[in-house]
Amino acid sequence: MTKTHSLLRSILYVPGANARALEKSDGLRADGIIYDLEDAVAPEAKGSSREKLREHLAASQFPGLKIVRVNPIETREGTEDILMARGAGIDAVLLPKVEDADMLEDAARALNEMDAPPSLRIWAMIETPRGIARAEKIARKGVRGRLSAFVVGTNDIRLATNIQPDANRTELLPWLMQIVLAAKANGLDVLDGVFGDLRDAEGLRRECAAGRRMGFDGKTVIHPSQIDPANSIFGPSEAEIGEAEAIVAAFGRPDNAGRGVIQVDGRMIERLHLTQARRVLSRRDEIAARSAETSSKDA
Ligand SMILES: CC(C)(COP(=O)(O)OP(=O)(O)OC[C@H]1O[C@@H](n2cnc3c(N)ncnc32)[C@H](O)[C@@H]1OP(=O)(O)O)[C@@H](O)C(=O)NCCC(=O)NCCSC(=O)C[C@H](O)C(=O)O
Ligand SMILES: [Mg+2]
Repeated sequence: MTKTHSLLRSILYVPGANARALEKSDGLRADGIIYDLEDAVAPEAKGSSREKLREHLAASQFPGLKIVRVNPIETREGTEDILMARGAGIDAVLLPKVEDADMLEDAARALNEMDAPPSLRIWAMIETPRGIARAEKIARKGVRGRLSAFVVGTNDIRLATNIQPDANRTELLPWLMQIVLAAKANGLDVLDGVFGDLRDAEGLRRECAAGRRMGFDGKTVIHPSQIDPANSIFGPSEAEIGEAEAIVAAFGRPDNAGRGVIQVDGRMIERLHLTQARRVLSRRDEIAARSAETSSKDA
């Protein structure tokens, strides 16, 4: 499926039960919002949260991606969530704890039966041992339908496995890389898990930087204060933009016309680097357009 949005630097979870957070989220500079009807909502508040969210989405002016995390679709709450999401003008439905491709097929079938527009994607949370073990198969089969992104759930991974990773997530890295590889092999976007310590700004930056080096497209965040760090680390740096401009300019010179490989600032540069450089500049332009669109109301 063709992607319609490419900015995924920061994707903010907003609990569907929290009216104040919903109201505030409209003015935040996140690239996307996951409106959560699953883990952040207590069982007795599921129905009222869904109704609150329906009203909020009908009036929302948020300019980025809108995603609704639904309850497991085999439950009554999940079916009601999907029905609400289908008519809410959102970009994607996020399915929790996806463990096999059948779960995606069931969700896609439900959306098709509800005549959901083809532009409504499915995102899948990979957050259980089975989900990680089968990530490639889930991605390969899922892209034939509506699947367009994986979202890592590190809290549930910890819960299900008892893994106790260090501050650099050393012990988690093989599983995270397995999810990233499965996504990239199948053209999916992939988002890193949340960083839970709201007081540790340095730790958040370190984890965002590590996630970017690993190939994640962005970070899921839980608080407005985490948006700017994620945006800045997952966006191209000034140095990357400068390098990209130099590469585009060098290939544009008449003496380099038709050459496959050239030297720029002492480095070998091939046409694949030109493709990469154009991508960086297009992201820069998209970020500038996005900033112009969004007012600055972050906490
Ligand atoms: C963690 C929080 C409960 C903290 O909330 P609070 O105590 O209200 O924080 P502050 O007082 O610092 O908030 C300052 C203002 O910002 C607003 N706010 C806070 N969080 C959000 C938010 N997520 N979106 C929008 N606005 C937010 C407050 O309302 C304050 O506003 P104001 O009144 O104007 O001052 C809270 O941050 C929170 O609930 N975060 C999201 C939690 C969540 O959704 N969790 C579930 C997903 S995480 C997960 O489990 C991923 C995966 O499944 C896994 O397994 O890993
Ligand atoms: Mg989870």
